[in-house]
Amino acid sequence: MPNPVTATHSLSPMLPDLSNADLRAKLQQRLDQKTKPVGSLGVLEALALQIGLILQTETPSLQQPQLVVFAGDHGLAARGVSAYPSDVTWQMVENFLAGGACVSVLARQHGLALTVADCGVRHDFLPPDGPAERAGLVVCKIAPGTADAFVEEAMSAAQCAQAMANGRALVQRLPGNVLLLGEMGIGNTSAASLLQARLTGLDIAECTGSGTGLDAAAVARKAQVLRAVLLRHEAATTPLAALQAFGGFEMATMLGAVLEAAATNRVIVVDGFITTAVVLVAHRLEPAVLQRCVFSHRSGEAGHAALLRHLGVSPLLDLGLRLGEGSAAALAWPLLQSACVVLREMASFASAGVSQKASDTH
Ligand SMILES: Cc1cc2ncn([C@H]3O[C@H](COP(=O)(O)O)[C@@H](O)[C@H]3O)c2cc1C
Ligand SMILES: O=C(O)c1cccnc1
Repeated sequence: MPNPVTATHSLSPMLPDLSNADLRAKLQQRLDQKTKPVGSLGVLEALALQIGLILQTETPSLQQPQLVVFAGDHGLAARGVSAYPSDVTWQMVENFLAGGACVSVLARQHGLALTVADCGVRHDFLPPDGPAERAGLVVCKIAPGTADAFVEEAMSAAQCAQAMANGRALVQRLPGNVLLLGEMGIGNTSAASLLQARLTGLDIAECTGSGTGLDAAAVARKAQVLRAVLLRHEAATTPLAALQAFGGFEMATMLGAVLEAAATNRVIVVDGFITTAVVLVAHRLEPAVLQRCVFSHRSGEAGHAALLRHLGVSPLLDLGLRLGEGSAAALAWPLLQSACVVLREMASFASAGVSQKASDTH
């Protein structure tokens, strides 16, 4: 029988490389002809160029941005690796749906469509005696929480494959050309740290942070637990085996969503530590995924800076945030819009009749 994980996703990369030299040169020329000193918009220019390449146009326009909060519970949370109980996951999902969470208010502020995906929360959001559906909620639950990675694989190969397929199907149904990533799952900084350590080779102590607010002694205990989990799953060395051993259903579903968004040339806005760990897995499967990713911020969570360095990417913001949910992706959103508006709407030296740099006219 084929392994369901490898069966749903070819191990040979399929995603086309975006480095279209012709379009890149055209975009650069367009930026250089805007009425400003060459390069004076700094990172915004690099961002405009990247979005132009992703959307394959000199005049990119971001349409119907979709922020998806992938939610799931973690068996490992029972090992005291988080400062909060697992129940906070479902309670926060209710908070997202009620519009009161940080990501809810930021999404509202910026006009981002917000969807919460129940990928494996230990709670029934659609009980049999209640409504059949709820606005803003997609139920694609694999199981009520993963297994405890301390003793067994967090998920089976079949569960991992199903979650990835769910993520792909979810994105296929979403309109627009931008996907902003968010997540909710008590214990998921542990899963992200484990993936980082296993896939980058960094020591787990350097990948482990305070998550929801553990003190120094508790972070040291968390790192000890995670070290034991790594040992328990010594053989899980491939990206998908590691995801299966350590990941959450929200992370496997997000992985499918990222691969689908990349395959359909959408701009992917990455949030913090957990979403970056998922992108690390995606990058191992499809290196060209990275060209479609905009990294919104450097999280205060220990490990994130090293993870971004490992991927060779620079985030837009560094505000000391360590929340997740997609909050930083939402905060970075206006910068993406500004990058596009500069490309589309700013006058050129020629159109505005502004004199070029003296040396360029001789
Ligand atoms: C009230 C509350 C709201 C949150 N929103 C996001 N997270 C964040 O914290 C969790 C990860 O941290 P750890 O691994 O330490 O459990 C994730 O669910 C993440 O999105 C929250 C956490 C709490 C407590
Ligand atoms: O950076 C993140 O995504 C993060 C950090 C701490 C807790 N939850 C999420």
